[in-house]
Amino acid sequence: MSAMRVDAKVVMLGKESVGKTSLVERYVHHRFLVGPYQNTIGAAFVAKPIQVGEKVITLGIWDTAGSERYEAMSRIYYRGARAAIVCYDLTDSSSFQRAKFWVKELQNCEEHCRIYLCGTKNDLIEGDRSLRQIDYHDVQDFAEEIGAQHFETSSKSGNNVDELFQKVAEDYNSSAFQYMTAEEPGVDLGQKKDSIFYSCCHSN
Ligand SMILES: Nc1nc2c(ncn2[C@@H]2O[C@H](COP(=O)(O)OP(=O)(O)OP(=O)(O)O)[C@@H](O)[C@H]2O)c(=O)[nH]1
Repeated sequence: MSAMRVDAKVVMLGKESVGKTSLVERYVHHRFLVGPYQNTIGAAFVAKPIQVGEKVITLGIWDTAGSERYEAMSRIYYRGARAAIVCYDLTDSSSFQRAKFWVKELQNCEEHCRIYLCGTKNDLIEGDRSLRQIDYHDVQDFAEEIGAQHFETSSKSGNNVDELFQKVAEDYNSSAFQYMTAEEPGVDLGQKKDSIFYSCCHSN
């Protein structure tokens, strides 16, 4: 059994119910789970290898719980992250305020962490434009101000989900982004090379 090495730690952050788990599910398992919403408790982890040019980059993705009850725990999960996907629900303006909170945290505590702003549930907007509560251009301006990338996605349709994670991996691979200090080696998971390890905690 060969070891799987995680090249880049990626953390999913955002208010509860914005769709963090659904994004990871769509990207890793190509599915959208229907049924009653189950909130994440603590965090869940998945390792996902991605082809970038000639290389394979393995992202170690931490899906954190959005509930403010778990805020202190989420801070543990973003430590040492190379990328943070900060999610907000396009139909919920308060979720964007929460996204700004996480951006501030990351700017203060994780200067090497790249930020990806992700507006979720785009399918709902496509179905009814009046549901949009967060203007695309306002977020784009904010993204430029903080040096972040900006995506709008739908885990239901799959729209832009692969593109988001691909961009994270490509940025990691780019010379400006890829550095691994001696103190921060990649993590050997002791898993089969093509295997995925997902520890998931949900409650009803
Ligand atoms: N229509 C639509 N619904 C979505 C989408 N993504 C997530 N949802 C729904 O939004 C609810 C919350 O999704 P989750 O992925 O569990 O949200 P979360 O951010 O992981 O929530 P926490 O674990 O509480 O932090 C679920 O009912 C999902 O089905 C999407 O792209 N489109």
